Amino acid sequence: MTEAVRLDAVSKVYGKGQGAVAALREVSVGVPRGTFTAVMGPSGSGKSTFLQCAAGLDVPSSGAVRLGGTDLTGLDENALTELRRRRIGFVFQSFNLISALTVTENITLPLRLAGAGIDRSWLDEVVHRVGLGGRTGHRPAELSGGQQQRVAIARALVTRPEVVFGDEPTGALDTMTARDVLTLLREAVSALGQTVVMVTHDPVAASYADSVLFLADGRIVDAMPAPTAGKVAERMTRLGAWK
Ligand SMILES: Nc1ncnc2c1ncn2[C@@H]1O[C@H](COP(=O)(O)OP(=O)(O)OP(=O)(O)O)[C@@H](O)[C@H]1O
Repeated sequence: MTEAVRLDAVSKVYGKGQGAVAALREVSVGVPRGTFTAVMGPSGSGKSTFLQCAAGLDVPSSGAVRLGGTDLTGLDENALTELRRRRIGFVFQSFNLISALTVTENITLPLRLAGAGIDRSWLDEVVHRVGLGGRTGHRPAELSGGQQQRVAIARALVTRPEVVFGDEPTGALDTMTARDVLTLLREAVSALGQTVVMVTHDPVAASYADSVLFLADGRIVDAMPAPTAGKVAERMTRLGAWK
């Protein structure tokens, strides 16, 4: 199976000298294409740093990140911006929609920023899949939190990115709405072959993934295929996440 994204001996140190913090320590891992991976670990274990480095939003102190066949090491900021626009999708906890734009305008924004044409039938499919068919002219303030996150997911899918990265995408949603959003991400993987990597604190959210990577103190300490919420919660307890 080919890998959508690969990290080799990636380390990230914030600060210098006495105050330096090693947020990632020689992390090596590959994410197979068309899979759903959850990233978990105690607070401060390096999850956000992992996501930022894997997504080209932050530059590792050492080691290499590859997206498909592209080595991100040495790409300048313009090249990284271009790569993120065209080849990566993002879903954040806070939705990050533009309030002045309609649903359709928000969804198609990455295409317009990248100067890419809009494939109407794909846009229609994405809008239909996320269940926003009747809402395309609305603005974010006229939508519920769950609907806003659906717009963000559609925006992430519309460029057919190689990977969609999620940073606590259900963190701001109630339990039922979170389940709908997780089901949607699951379907993007199962039905569309999308690759998804999601940081979460929630064992139930992680149970929607094909596998879970556990980080502790900047290292990957375990990987769990076919996770259940119970098994994930137990592993997190053993990592000392919920003392
Ligand atoms: N910009 C920064 N400057 C200095 N230290 C940082 C910076 N970003 C993160 N860190 C440190 O790096 C370590 C890992 O942080 P990171 O945010 O990746 O952890 P996390 O697992 O996502 O935590 P949480 O679950 O609390 O969000 C922590 O010790 C954190 O304090």
